[in-house]
Amino acid sequence: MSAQGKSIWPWLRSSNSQNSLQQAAEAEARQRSDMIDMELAAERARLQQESKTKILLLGPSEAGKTTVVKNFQLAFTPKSFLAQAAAWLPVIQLNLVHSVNTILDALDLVRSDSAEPEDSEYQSSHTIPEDLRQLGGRIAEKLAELESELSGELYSSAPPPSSRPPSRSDHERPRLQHRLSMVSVRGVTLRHKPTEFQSAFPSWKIVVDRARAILAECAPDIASLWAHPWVRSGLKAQGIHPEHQPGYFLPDAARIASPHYLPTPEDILRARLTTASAEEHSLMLDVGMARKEWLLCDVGGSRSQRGAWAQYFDDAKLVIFVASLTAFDETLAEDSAVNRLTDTLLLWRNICANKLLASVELVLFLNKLDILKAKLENAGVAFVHHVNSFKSRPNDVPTVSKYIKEMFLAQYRQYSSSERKVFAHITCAVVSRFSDRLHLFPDRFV
Ligand SMILES: Nc1nc2c(ncn2[C@@H]2O[C@H](COP(=O)(O)OP(=O)(O)OP(=O)(O)O)[C@@H](O)[C@H]2O)c(=O)[nH]1
Ligand SMILES: [Mg+2]
Repeated sequence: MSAQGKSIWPWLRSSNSQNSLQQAAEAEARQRSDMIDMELAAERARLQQESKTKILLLGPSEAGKTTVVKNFQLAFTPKSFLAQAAAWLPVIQLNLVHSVNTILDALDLVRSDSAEPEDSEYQSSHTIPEDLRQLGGRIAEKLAELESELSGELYSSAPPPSSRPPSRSDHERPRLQHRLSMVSVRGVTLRHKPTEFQSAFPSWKIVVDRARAILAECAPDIASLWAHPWVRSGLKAQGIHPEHQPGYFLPDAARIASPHYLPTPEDILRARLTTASAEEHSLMLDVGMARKEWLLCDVGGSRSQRGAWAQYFDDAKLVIFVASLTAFDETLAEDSAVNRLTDTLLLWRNICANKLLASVELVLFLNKLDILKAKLENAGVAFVHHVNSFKSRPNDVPTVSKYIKEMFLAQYRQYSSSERKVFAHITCAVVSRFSDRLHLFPDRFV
């Protein structure tokens, strides 16, 4: 400031110094206040972190991990869960079309009259009834195209469309098995998460409406196909049970094709969509007076995806390992030489033995109780034919499920990397409401 300025405006000088004092005081106050805010934010984050529980869902493909997550969402955040119902429509349409195409393939219903007799024992000794041949002729092409279109929309590397080779000899069996679990084919990646379908692909509505129209045309034939005694016995003779497969909507064709159909909660739980990469879901739980947050980390269970699991182990407090009670007479989609129960037990053993998870508590869901019941009681499957050590025990649901549970617990006792409890439960993820079942978890998590 100039000398002139000093003499002419002395009051200004003093006012300036007061101002700067005031400014300094204000700055200090602001700094203090910022500090307090930061401390409060840190405290809030700490408290939030403490009330946040990261839960990993592990287990082989198709065991029901994603279904368990959906079940939790339905129980704890029903509004947002149901708001996404329409997004599951193309998945359910694809599941249905896939089941129909699997039957057409398995029974060779689109074999032309001029085709050579089949070389497999089954096909050569069975003449296709004329009504079924005509039915196959009416729907096969349309549904093959539709399957390819829907899977092309949902998966970025889609499984091959429903191709129909002229014969179904024994060496083609693995291919058929593979088709049966098409939606968990190795290497398939989803184009979008279900919740993003609507916004992510502009053709969504066109595709869904087109699928609806084709299904409406085919629904009566689909119903006749599934009700046909020749089809039922033909599938049984080949050991194919679509009703035990994921994404089973065969009895629901007319309902799914209807113009105003919106998937119900039960449909969403039953819909099958492979988890292509790990997904995290936040769930707020109101338990008594407390509010807790669960971060559910759902991974893909196919062999090719398991190598990536370890990166999600950090900060995990709990593992929910989901295994299927019905794996004992199934083989892997990735390798038809490997029994699924053997594979699951090995995977469980590795998780129990894993040192990175030594401080993590374990919950084991032995899932698909309803299918176990259907296999043992309706399909007459003998557990001992697949697990010799079962010997002459009764082939009923309580005995078999208890035996399977014991097989898992034995692995845990022998291989667990630390002393900890394991909470093992028999579940049916498509019907149970897990909100009623929080007692399945160790106390400190709920
Ligand atoms: N009937 C029946 N079906 C079930 C049950 N649990 C799951 N499913 C069905 O089994 C299929 C596979 O379930 P998912 O939850 O997708 O399996 P996942 O373990 O997530 O499989 P990946 O994502 O491949 O690792 C779906 O169609 C489910 O509806 C059950 O308890 N009973
Ligand atoms: Mg999944």
